[in-house]
Amino acid sequence: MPEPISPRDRLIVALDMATTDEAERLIERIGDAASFYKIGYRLGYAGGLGLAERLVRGGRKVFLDLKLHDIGNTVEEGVQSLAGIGATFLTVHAYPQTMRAAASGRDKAGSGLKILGVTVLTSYDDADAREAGYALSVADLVAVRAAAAKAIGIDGIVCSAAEAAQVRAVIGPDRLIVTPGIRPAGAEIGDQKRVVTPAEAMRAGVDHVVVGRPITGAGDPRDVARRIVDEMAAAL
Ligand SMILES: O=c1ccn([C@@H]2O[C@H](COP(=O)(O)O)[C@@H](O)[C@H]2O)c(=O)[nH]1
Repeated sequence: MPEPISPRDRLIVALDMATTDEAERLIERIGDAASFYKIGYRLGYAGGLGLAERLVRGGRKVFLDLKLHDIGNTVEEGVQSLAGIGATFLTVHAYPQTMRAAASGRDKAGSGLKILGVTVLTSYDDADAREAGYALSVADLVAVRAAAAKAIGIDGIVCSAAEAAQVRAVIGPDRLIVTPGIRPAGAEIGDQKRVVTPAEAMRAGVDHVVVGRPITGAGDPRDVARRIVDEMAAAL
């Protein structure tokens, strides 16, 4: 069975800001209310990989949400380059060829980096999947991709917490489920479509929740982070 995760370590704060200075100021304000930070496109392309190394050196955990997807050789070599940063998680799109290449890069690098397969973005609903050319519903597409991720040996899955129970049945207890699209009750949904509260995510068997704008846009980000952690603790 996997190690128990404390409610605080279950929260991953998305640092979707323009500069590393802004991100560092936010981390300072959040203080010990969170320990795990996600770096995606915006910050990743603006010095975020250097920040990731500094955060790891300072004892924080880092999720590199770079959603790699390319020919196998390029993905494998990209994963090998990223493995040295010391991050905990790295995302790739959950296409079999891409996941195989990422798993191979991880194994060749011999680091503790865990690869997460992004199944279907939480900003997609069934109509968006249809528009993109898929005949399956989002839930079925997530299940197909989760099964492929397990078969290939990927460490975890990114999906909406709305599919977490179904995904858990597919991937078993040892792989991770990480869910963006998390909104505390009453928070603005923005462009997310498959949205779940922190408490519901815990009840559905999610390992980590990713929360960006509800924390980064708050007047008191530390207080919002604390409330989310308390809500998850009460639901576990
Ligand atoms: O399916 C996915 C995969 C990744 N994300 C990322 O998570 C955060 C969510 O931010 P919010 O501000 O809480 O909406 C963001 O960085 C996305 O790139 C996702 O939302 N859905």
